[in-house]
Amino acid sequence: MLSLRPYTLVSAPGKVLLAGGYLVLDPAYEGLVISTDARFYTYVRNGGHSPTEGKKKIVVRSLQFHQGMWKYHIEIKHGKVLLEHIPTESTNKFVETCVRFCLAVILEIIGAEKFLEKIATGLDINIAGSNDFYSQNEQLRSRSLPITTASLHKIPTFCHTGSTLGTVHKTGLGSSATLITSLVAALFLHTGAVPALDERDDRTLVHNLAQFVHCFAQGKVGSGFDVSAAVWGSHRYRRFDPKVLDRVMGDNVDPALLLQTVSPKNSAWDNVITPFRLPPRLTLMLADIDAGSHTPTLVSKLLGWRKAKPDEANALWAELGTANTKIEQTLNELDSLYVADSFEYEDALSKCAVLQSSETLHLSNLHSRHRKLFTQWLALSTSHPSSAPLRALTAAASTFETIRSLIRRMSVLSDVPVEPVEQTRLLDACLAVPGVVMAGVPGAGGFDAIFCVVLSADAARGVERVWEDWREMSVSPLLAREDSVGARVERVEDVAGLNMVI
Ligand SMILES: Nc1ncnc2c1ncn2[C@@H]1O[C@H](COP(=O)(O)OP(=O)(O)O)[C@@H](O)[C@H]1O
Ligand SMILES: C[C@@](O)(CCOP(=O)(O)OP(=O)(O)O)CC(=O)O
Repeated sequence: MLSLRPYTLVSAPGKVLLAGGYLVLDPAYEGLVISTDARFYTYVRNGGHSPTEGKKKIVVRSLQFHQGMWKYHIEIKHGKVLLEHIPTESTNKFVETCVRFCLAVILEIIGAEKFLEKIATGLDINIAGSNDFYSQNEQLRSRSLPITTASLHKIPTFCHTGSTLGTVHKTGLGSSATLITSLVAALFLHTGAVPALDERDDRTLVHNLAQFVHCFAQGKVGSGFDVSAAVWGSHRYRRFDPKVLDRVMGDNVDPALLLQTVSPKNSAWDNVITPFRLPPRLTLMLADIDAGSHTPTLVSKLLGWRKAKPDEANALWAELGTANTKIEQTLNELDSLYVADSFEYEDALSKCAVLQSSETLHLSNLHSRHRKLFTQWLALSTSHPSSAPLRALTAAASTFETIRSLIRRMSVLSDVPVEPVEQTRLLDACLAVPGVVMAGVPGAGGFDAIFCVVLSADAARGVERVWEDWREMSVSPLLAREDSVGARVERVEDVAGLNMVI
């Protein structure tokens, strides 16, 4: 007899690339990616549709958007899943690609008889993303609320965006990667193609297929750190060799070959996931910058420069790679110091939380002679030579400043605004707030976003005040914090507000 789950709900987190932008495109280097509590939710239940000529219906809804409904007929013909788009007001390439390839692989895994049982009455799917994935500025304006975190707490979770997917303003947390990851996992679980997400192999299968679908729908292969974070949560990421996907990058790919390619047993997947999370009490804060940058343009210009000036670029890559490794090691050391002596750790953090980590001296031009002196933390650390947490915290702050100065050098040499001067001014103002460990541009940088890592609620409030008062660019806070857990199965009643959008 059929044992169908009443529903399946899977969430996947958004991402912030803390260190390793551009370098992570090259498998010789790594990136440090943090996952967030801003998550995408995919809810799948059996439909109540009566089949027409053996065709089953799949209906996908995104109730936060105008024109957010897509319908498909599916049937099995000659042992293969045929998916036919039923016209609605809009198309959704990412959803359609994902459903098509997922069902093809699921059929290969569970066989036709079980497949037909599982989709006997069709499938109803709902997709919902946390508010942070999309700019809420219009929503706040319509309620005459200022652009502050306090206002963001006043609007409903899973707010309607007031726009279509084509016109919505995204904040850069990686909506398509999280959408695809949660959709792949939810379809696999609902149909029983994987029993749960607890086993590494099952999760790896979801990861590999999500990477494929994401590359296919985007029409390009990025480093894949976003999908990787959506599946595995916060970690140090070394990319996979894109060649692994070459043989399946076609519309008419044979499902058996696709399954073989995305199988966890396929050793051609050489990506490396090393666990990482921010140490206790270090809190990630994010803001969206209204100006925005087009990541593919930044990437192609920067890689163009690397190709044209390999010696110059490779020397910088090596230096940045070393600094990126050092920041990870220092943060890991802090994590271990907490485990070894949480009292000493808390004491050191409380002392640093009321002091500035750095002070900026503007000697002349920001790029050429920008200096940081780690006066207050350094003085504290020097006067407490036996405090390992103080030393590590000071090292974390100074290492991140080294990373930033190398990124600014990258910007000047390549003429790509990875940390443009406008962002430098804003980041320095954030760092002037007591208790801020680091401030930077995530991922590809540009005018898209900034992040800060702070030590206390007071420091967070101080940073928020800088953002509120900033006039040079519009800085919109996000509510997201780190949630180091990757894709997970959820219960509807545990996700506040979700029942309004499913
Ligand atoms: N809430 C959603 N519901 C359905 N599809 C979505 C949703 N959010 C994003 N998408 C899909 O992802 C696409 C955006 O992908 P992309 O431009 O790569 O953005 P991002 O950088 O946020 O991943 C949309 O066009 C749509 O196909
Ligand atoms: C340049 C990169 O290494 C990092 C880009 O990181 P972002 O977080 O800026 O990405 P988008 O969501 O695509 O805007 C490209 C990559 O690794 O794919």
